[in-house]
Amino acid sequence: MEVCAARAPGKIILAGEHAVVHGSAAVAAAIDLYTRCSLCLMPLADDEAAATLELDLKDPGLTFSWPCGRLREVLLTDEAAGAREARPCSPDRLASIARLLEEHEIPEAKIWLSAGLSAFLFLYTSILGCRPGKVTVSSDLPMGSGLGSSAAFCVSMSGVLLTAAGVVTAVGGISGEGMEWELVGKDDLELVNRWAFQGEKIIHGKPSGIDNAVSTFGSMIKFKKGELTNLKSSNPVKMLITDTRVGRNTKALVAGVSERASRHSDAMASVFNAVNSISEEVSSIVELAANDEIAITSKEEKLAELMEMNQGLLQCMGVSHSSIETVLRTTLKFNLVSKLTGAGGGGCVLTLIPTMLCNLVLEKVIAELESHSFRCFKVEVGGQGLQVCQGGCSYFNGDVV
Ligand SMILES: Nc1ncnc2c1ncn2[C@@H]1O[C@H](COP(=O)(O)OP(=O)(O)O)[C@@H](O)[C@H]1O
Ligand SMILES: C[C@@](O)(CCOP(=O)(O)O)CC(=O)O
Ligand SMILES: [Mg+2]
Repeated sequence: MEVCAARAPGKIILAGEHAVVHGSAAVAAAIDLYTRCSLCLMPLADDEAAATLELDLKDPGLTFSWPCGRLREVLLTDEAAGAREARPCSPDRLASIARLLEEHEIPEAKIWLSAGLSAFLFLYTSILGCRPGKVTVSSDLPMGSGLGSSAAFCVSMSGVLLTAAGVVTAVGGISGEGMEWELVGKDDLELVNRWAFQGEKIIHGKPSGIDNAVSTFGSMIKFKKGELTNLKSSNPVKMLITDTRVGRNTKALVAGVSERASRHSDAMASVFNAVNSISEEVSSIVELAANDEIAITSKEEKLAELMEMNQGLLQCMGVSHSSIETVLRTTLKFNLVSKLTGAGGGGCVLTLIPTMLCNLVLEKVIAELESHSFRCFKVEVGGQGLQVCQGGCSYFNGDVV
């Protein structure tokens, strides 16, 4: 029984969501909330008929299982076609995967899971073929809230599958959560990122690639047309995240913005262009070294103004929501600036926390936000991306794997 695991972080987008899909720059950073996947590969058993692929999703609390023979029959594949290069999921393969999912009763209230399940079946069978195994997934991230749970799911899944395939190897240790997590080399990260992008395409329709990139490589990045620049920030950017708990779906919101762009192409091109300038400015400001109180305050004031401008443009794109507006009004009472993060339409909002803000005020802001039934998170921004654990990781989320 071979066991390995991987974890990948969620993200915040400081500037540029949606516009990044249309070629503008955006700035994003990894946060210290993770999705973890563990994989237990079963030996190729003598009892062919009993061999299954199992998926245990801890957060929705659902498990799925497919007989390997049925996977082979429907997907017309046995061996993985090679994990060393990422391939897109063809429409025929996606239709076959949909047939496999129809054989499961997914509760109507959790039907949004089917996109994630399709991405799982695509990644697993493409990378490992129809081998028997058990995959367990657990996450700190709220799903469908703008913190990149879909990307963290695809990155951690690709990471664990490629590690099991022997294509990705760990290069060095860091520890956390009682596990020996290890980092992965640059070329291997590139490969994981390409596979995860193919998974994101199944979930998002037309992803820019920023979410899987920041989840894979970590840190704070500027991203434009698939090009990634690492941003070196000497002063930590402190953000409060508020989850409005209003559910939404990135794929539908991205499609809505594209439809608006096709109805008003000139106006929307100007909006995307303005967002591009904002992201460029945000990326220069985060890299500015500020050595004293005045410099830090001026840096934060500029960031706040740019966030406010970006939020206005997101409203132009049609992706704000009354719950987001409530967060904006609430934080403004304390002179704090907020903007939505991710696809909007509900989901999460970022509030810039100035270095000089006293804790007492921050606690008051949080209390007032939570009185609206929102949930607040204080997160560390700009940490590590994908990490893996090869063999030896015998415990995972309380389960012996
Ligand atoms: N831990 C998980 N387990 C199963 N599916 C997941 C998980 N995390 C994300 N997903 C999939 O990703 C979808 C959410 O992605 P999306 O709408 O892009 O929102 P976000 O990425 O902002 O959380 C879910 O509906 C589900 O299909
Ligand atoms: C709206 C978008 O810019 C980010 C979506 O992020 P999330 O899935 O809402 O976490 C889409 C994309 O860049 O692919
Ligand atoms: Mg997503």
